[in-house]
Amino acid sequence: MSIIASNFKTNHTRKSTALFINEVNEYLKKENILSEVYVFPTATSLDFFETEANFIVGTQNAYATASGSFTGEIGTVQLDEFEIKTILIGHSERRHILGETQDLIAQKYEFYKNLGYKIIYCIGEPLEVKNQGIEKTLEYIYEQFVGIDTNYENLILAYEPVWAIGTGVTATNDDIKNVHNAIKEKINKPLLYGGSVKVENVREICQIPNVDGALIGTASWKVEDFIQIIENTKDL
Ligand SMILES: O=C[C@H](O)COP(=O)(O)O
Repeated sequence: MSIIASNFKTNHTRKSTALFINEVNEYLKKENILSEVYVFPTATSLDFFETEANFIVGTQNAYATASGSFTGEIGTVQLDEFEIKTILIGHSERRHILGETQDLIAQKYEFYKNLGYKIIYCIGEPLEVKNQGIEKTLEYIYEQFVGIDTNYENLILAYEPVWAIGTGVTATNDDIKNVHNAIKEKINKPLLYGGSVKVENVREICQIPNVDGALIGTASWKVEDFIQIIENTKDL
């Protein structure tokens, strides 16, 4: 059974998010789809959405706090209002653009783990590391597990090579296979692939051994494409 997740990043409004979620929910209900489906809207579009049990709305980010003085951040008081219990942690845009360190990420992970959140934890190497070969790549990836309890029961991993994110350049099946096999050998958790997954290649990618689903940005933002992505993987 595939896990299919859409990360809206900084896209969609409250209104278009609600329409998107409603449409996906209707499709899942009508077609009796069993895949596990996630949507991560912007913080401003979070709300209480009544969805099918296999359709979960999560937050792209939150600070390791209930509330307090953390300008620009949200905490569990805001998430609880909408019964949100799922969070993305370690996304490469937060690491590389927003400057989140491994220490901060591990702190956040521990906080949300202790509250029982489902965590989609992202890892992945930049191009200059990939170019140094698989050993260096794995070394880099394993450093992103420092301070992370990989035995946590509500953990899903997402391997997202930085050079493949939003570039249109998907990792080759061999790249994906090699990294996924190596990670799975160490950590036996559901492992998604992310990085230029598209309607056309999602099925092939999800059929690679040790790929349990996909975390998708750009190609998931049109609701008809996201539904097609779920459709293309519903029997895997
Ligand atoms: O969270 C999603 C990933 O960053 C992938 O983004 P992308 O599908 O636009 O490459």
